[in-house]
Amino acid sequence: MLKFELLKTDPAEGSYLGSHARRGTLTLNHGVVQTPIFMPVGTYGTVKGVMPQSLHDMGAQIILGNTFHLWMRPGLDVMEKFGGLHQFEKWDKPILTDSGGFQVWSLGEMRKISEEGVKFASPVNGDKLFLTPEISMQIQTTLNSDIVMQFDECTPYLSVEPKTKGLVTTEREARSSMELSLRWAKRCQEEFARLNNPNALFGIVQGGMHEHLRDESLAGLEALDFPGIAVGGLSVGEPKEDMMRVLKHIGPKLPKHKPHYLMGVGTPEDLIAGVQNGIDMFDCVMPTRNARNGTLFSRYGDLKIRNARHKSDPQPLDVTCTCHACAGKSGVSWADGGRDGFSRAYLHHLDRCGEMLGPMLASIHNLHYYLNLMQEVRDALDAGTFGAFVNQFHTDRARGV
Ligand SMILES: CNc1nc2c(CCNCC3CCCCC3)c3nc(N)[nH]c(=O)c3cc2[nH]1
Ligand SMILES: [Zn+2]
Repeated sequence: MLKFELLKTDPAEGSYLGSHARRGTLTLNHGVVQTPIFMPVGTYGTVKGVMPQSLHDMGAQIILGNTFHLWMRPGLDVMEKFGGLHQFEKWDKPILTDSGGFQVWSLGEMRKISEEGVKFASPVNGDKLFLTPEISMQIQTTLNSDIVMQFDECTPYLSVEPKTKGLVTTEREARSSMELSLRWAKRCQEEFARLNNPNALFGIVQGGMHEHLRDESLAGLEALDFPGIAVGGLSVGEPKEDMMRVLKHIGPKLPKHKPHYLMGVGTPEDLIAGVQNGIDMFDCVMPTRNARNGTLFSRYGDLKIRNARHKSDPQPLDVTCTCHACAGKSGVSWADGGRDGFSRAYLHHLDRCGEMLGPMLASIHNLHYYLNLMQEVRDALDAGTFGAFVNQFHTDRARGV
């Protein structure tokens, strides 16, 4: 089941801001989600290094699960036994699962694509495996995720065909890939219905960096009337200006009364640009992945905790942050008078010693930063001050930490 209610569009819509920002609520089987929203990524049934309770505390409303990895390990027999992913990973709010197409694609060479599906060797034990639109639907039905993504082919930015390998994907290659994903979208919808899955199936717009192919992909998906639409095939190594060009073209054209999900994006600046172009939902591994390699986000810019300048700095990562790392149990930011969190010196020390608490606190902080950023976006849209918010966001981020 899915119900999307569009509460507000940005009053500046169509103005010089060209803002297509929207405020909405998404009602799913496991709960209600306020949009725009950032969705933390849980690859192996866990958001790496973060307890479910911490995710609740920082305001996570929906997280991602990974069809491909969970199918490999622990396998569908275990998932069946638990009645799905919610019971297995003890997450009682909504879950979105990707279809596995992108994950197989990321395996690179070890795969063979045909009309039927994708053949590849398991990265876990080398077994020969076959993933098809139907099998992807069966796996996601077993996982019982609230939002199921269609099995698609994420059109690469650089061609992987033997004769044109490494060159930018041609219009012809992008067209054939987009049309394959459209045929797979229909097969997913038919299998999803046959399985009587009570959740929501999203279609994924492809078309590479070609606006007219993006339009054709969207038209094809609209004809199938999915309850939600995602934009795929971006953040795949293309130059930022290409991503923005495609986003600005297709975002505002997505069906107004359905939720819009931009897959695998992105930096804080990308999220703001996405919201301005009509995107409601985002996922990205950056908050947790960057945390593990010591890059920390803050209102005033990014920070490399390994840098010697933090060696004896008593300040928190971000004085305005209310996460457990910066504001501790008090939850009151330093800017508001709290003095309870961990210092940059301590986090620098943990990083230098390779202590596991380092990436754990950094992950909590980075996820909280992304979730809080979207909370501030929702508040600004509710208040009708989104334009001013965006200006302040960019000014602050340029200040430096
Ligand atoms: C990082 N850039 C990017 N990601 C893309 C993704 C993956 C989005 N994230 C899913 C999570 C990844 C970690 C495990 C849990 C699921 C894409 N997925 C699909 N199906 N199609 C894309 O075109 C597609 C395109 C993408 N571009
Ligand atoms: Zn923090």
